[in-house]
Amino acid sequence: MTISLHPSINAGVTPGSGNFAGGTLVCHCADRPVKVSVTGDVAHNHACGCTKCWKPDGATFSVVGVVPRASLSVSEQNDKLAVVDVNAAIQRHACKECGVRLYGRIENEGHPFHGLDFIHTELFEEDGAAAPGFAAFVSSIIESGVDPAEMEGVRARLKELGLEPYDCLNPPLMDAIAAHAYKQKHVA
Ligand SMILES: N[C@@H](CCC(=O)N[C@@H](CSCO)C(=O)NCC(=O)O)C(=O)O
Ligand SMILES: [Zn+2]
Ligand SMILES: [Zn+2]
Repeated sequence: MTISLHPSINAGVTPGSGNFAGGTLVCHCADRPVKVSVTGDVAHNHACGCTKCWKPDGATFSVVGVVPRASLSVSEQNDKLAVVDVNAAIQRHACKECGVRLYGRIENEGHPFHGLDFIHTELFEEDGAAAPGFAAFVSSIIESGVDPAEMEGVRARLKELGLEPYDCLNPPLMDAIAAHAYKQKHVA
């Protein structure tokens, strides 16, 4: 299997420290990089194969997790950020110069994940953030041009890495979405 999944997992998944207290996400600009401060560990970190999540050059998957939106603030160069797609559920704030997406925010209060911001842990200056624990939207990598014939190898490698592959989110997150939908329909 020659496909690069993501540079941070290609050679194996590095476990988190278990007590990561947060840190600074930094874009790829050599000059005046955008910096985003996060005051706690990431949750539900995962490899995501969807076409919407930001991936470093050559990677097939992004690595993305969530933090409470109250724990995230832009500390430097906020003026360099712009929303990639204002119509997307997750509004991804990207550096206009290097293209790195620093965080994705959900503004729709009715969305099941409202209140959480999506971040890419590889952008932390510090080591120790919780490691990815599963792979989501795996079939979606075909939408980015991966040959369907490669999928067996991709799924096998993800399993070998301990990242159970799903073609949507993992069961706990799918259950949370369904419970949210039930409440919206049945709870006054
Ligand atoms: N096949 C599509 C799937 C895109 C998709 O639904 N992505 C999810 C997960 S992103 C983080 O795990 C999602 O919630 N998207 C909402 C959004 O991006 O605004 C594709 O690949 O494009
Ligand atoms: Zn940048
Ligand atoms: Zn995604």
